[in-house]
Amino acid sequence: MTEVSLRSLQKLYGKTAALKAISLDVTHGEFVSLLGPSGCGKSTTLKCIAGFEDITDGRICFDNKDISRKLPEDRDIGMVFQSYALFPHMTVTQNLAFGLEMRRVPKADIARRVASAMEMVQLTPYADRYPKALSGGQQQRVALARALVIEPAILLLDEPLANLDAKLRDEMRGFIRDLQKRVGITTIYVTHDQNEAMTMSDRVVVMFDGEIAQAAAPEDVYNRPASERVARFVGNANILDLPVAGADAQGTTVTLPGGTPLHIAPCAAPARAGAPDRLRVMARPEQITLTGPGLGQLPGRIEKRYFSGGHVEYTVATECGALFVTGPTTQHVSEGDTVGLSFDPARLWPLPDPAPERAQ
Ligand SMILES: Nc1ncnc2c1ncn2[C@@H]1O[C@H](COP(=O)(O)OP(=O)(O)OP(=O)(O)O)[C@@H](O)[C@H]1O
Repeated sequence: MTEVSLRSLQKLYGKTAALKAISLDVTHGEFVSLLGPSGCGKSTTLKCIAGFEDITDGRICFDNKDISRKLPEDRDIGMVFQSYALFPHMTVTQNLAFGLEMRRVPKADIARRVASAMEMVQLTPYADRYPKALSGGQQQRVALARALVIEPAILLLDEPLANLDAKLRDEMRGFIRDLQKRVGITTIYVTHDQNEAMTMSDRVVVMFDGEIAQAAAPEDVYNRPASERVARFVGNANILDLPVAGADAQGTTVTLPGGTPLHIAPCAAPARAGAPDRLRVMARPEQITLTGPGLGQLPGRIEKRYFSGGHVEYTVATECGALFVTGPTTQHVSEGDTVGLSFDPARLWPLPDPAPERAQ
């Protein structure tokens, strides 16, 4: 298992700064996802690690050794792309054997390692098929096995599930994660799908505009986002801009319209330079409870109601603006109903001043 360190990694394409001096340590056997909108630099990061792109500045280290100038074939990396990139004129067995033959592995070892990799991705019955006779999910499993059969130190995956339909994507998520845990290989996974990043990763690295906005466990990124932009990118976020009634070492007290105080636990959110008497707090939809009229801490009216299978989604008009709330399907609330909203202050998250982000 190998540790990957990116140290002030910079990549310029002409005048475009695809990566602005990013630093990241991925530990032995860790599964890290790079998550962010299109163009934020996820694929560039992966290509630099793989050696397909030269870096402009900074260093890439594997186990503390600088490999920034090594050729891709000398980096000991397995890579899986969105497009599978299988050899169409080769059978599954031949696709898997190719990398080993290139490395001049003895024939008997090739047969054993190919059989074992095929078993690992449950494709043994398809050994003699050509890629075009396989489903998308099966082809992606061949691509995975082909990356793993060379026993690389690091596995890099670039949106490997993007071409699959929703159900297969769900299955493959679990499959890749289980396989990665079993093999214990250090893995860096690129996706713009926040659910994929959250369900699969030990750590999620959120990127915007060539920079890392937050690198943390999925729960932390979701519940304790480092900024309003992260809060809004990772799931639905209600942002309430509330007046501060007082603050001490135990936290900050804010006031909801109507005067109900909410005590927010202290956090690292800096005081807002422009408006120190207000605090922006985040509440996820499932962290707000719908109650009857006159109950809860904030009155509202149901504007929209969407049944979504396992739960119901509501847009609720309030004095704090339209809030997005989810509730159980057993609750009978209709569009136009007056309701009360109840907040659990322990689950509200204070956000830093959004002004610098908007200025970007
Ligand atoms: N070969 C290139 N030449 C010039 N600019 C490039 C090149 N490759 C990437 N870029 C630019 O670098 C920035 C980062 O691109 P990158 O492909 O890393 O983003 P991404 O987050 O992977 O996006 P996507 O999810 O759309 O693949 C973008 O502004 C992109 O236009």
